Amino acid sequence: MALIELQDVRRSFTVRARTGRFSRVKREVRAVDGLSFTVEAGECVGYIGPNGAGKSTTIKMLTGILVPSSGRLRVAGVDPARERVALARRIGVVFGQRTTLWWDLPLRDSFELARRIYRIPDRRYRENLGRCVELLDLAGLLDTPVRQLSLGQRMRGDLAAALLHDPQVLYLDEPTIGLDVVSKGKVREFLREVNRDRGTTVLLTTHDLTDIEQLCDRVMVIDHGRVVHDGGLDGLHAAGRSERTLVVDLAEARPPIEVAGARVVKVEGPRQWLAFPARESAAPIVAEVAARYPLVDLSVREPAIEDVIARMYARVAIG
Ligand SMILES: Nc1ncnc2c1ncn2[C@@H]1O[C@H](COP(=O)(O)OP(=O)(O)OP(=O)(O)O)[C@@H](O)[C@H]1O
Repeated sequence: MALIELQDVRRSFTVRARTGRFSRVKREVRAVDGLSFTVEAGECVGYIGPNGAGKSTTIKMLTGILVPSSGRLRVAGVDPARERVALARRIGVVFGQRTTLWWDLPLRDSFELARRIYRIPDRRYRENLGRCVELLDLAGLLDTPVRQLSLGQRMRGDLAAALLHDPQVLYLDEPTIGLDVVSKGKVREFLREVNRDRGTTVLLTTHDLTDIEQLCDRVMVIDHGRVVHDGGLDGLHAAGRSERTLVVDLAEARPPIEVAGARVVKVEGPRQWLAFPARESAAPIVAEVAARYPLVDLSVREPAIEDVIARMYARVAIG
């Protein structure tokens, strides 16, 4: 069953640009320009694209904040802009940059407020709260005012608040932004549980490719308000021929090292950067480097989403 459906959805804005000291011209910006896609129940879909691509405009239309200029849009069978109350019961929203929690109140009170707003039956509320508190490690934080929580703790609180009413669809906008590695891991683990075990449909906007890799089987890339890729992450890597980077700290500075399957793209003193295809395993390259050169440290870096998309375009342009 399709939980999110868009058919030729468009949304334009009229902006006034200054052309001289006293003159202005009206210009139409097509933020979303003919989007059509469906997301089936239980999917976890990455929704990515460069700045200004139209991601936020899409999410705002899906949450009923913005009305489309034209086209058809349904979320869990509901027209978002017309049936906002019905929609609110079916969706949960988490913005990494903003909190929906009450700043001066203990975390517990924000949850209690959600219980009343969504009229969550007592038993379901207790069960859902218990599960979120356990999985998100919130037990020791329930009586802490939200303003005293760290970013990672606050994000875990926001996730719990968004899920207490058992929404069918969860929108996540940069849920791991600014978090340290441990907090990112906890958030991702929780989201995996929510998607796989509870069957909650997830639409995830992020600039962190690892979020997508660890959570999504499908990724949609949008640019200039249109879908330019819809498929697996492998397909995206292949389309962009994207590369990961092995950063090696050698015991001493030396000329570029030679390793099968990778090429040195940068050298700085004893540190060298080796690029290799993102789809290949790093293990044989790491093994060969370790066997042939004295090493101090090494790490693997994922390609940035922007790089993957840029390479995808370069390939399309070349043909
Ligand atoms: N309220 C508005 N008035 C005028 N133009 C707008 C408005 N909202 C968005 N736009 C324009 O629509 C286009 C798409 O913006 P949108 O915020 O949806 O992009 P985005 O993909 O979310 O970008 P980012 O990654 O930077 O958040 C941009 O050109 C933006 O300037």
